[in-house]
Amino acid sequence: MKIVASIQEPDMLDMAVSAKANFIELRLDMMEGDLAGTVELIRARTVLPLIATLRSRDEGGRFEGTSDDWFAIIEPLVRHVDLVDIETRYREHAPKIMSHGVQIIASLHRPDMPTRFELEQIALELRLFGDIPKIAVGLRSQAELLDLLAYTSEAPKPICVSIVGEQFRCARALLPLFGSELAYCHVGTPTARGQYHVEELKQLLEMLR
Ligand SMILES: O=C1C[C@@](O)(C(=O)O)C[C@@H](O)[C@@H]1O
Repeated sequence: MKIVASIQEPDMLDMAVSAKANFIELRLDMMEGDLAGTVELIRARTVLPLIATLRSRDEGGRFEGTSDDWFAIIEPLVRHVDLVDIETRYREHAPKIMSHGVQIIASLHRPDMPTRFELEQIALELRLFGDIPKIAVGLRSQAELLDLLAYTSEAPKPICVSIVGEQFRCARALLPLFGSELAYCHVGTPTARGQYHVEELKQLLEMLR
């Protein structure tokens, strides 16, 4: 299991490194300016694996361009990162991105809790174009939380399962214990509601294990 420090400003890199995150996610949809140049500079400052994420507005981010716009932003910086997060809507570009030798996190975010069958179908679809499927869902009851934990425990690995929103944020500490490969955290400014700080999650996992 890897703890990912999700950052939206290059200045947060040092805090991510000192918090001893395993991976660093660069939320490119929250950054300004020459993104390829920024990512190249970040690459030169850390050996930690870097995840490039350009999150669409529909799935909780700020990017509003077309699929081709997405590729035009990502392609010039792929050589500086280790993994690229690709939403289903951008899947057409996955083979070209993968040809650069990076791993693909194939992601889907939705505000509700799918059925077990739907979760299995979503994961199968994500595995068609990515190395690690990532499914983030919205929970509305303890029963749905238990269903998500059971699904995560029984799903083929690797898989990343997370939640959307503040409700049932304890799931962020439990899902890694049930087999989720990546746990997304912040190092001062959350990139999504409900995130724990890297150090908080480390302490929680230490106590819960
Ligand atoms: O998909 C995810 C998970 C996330 O949305 C979260 O809820 O922690 C944070 C995003 O930066 C990341 O790409």
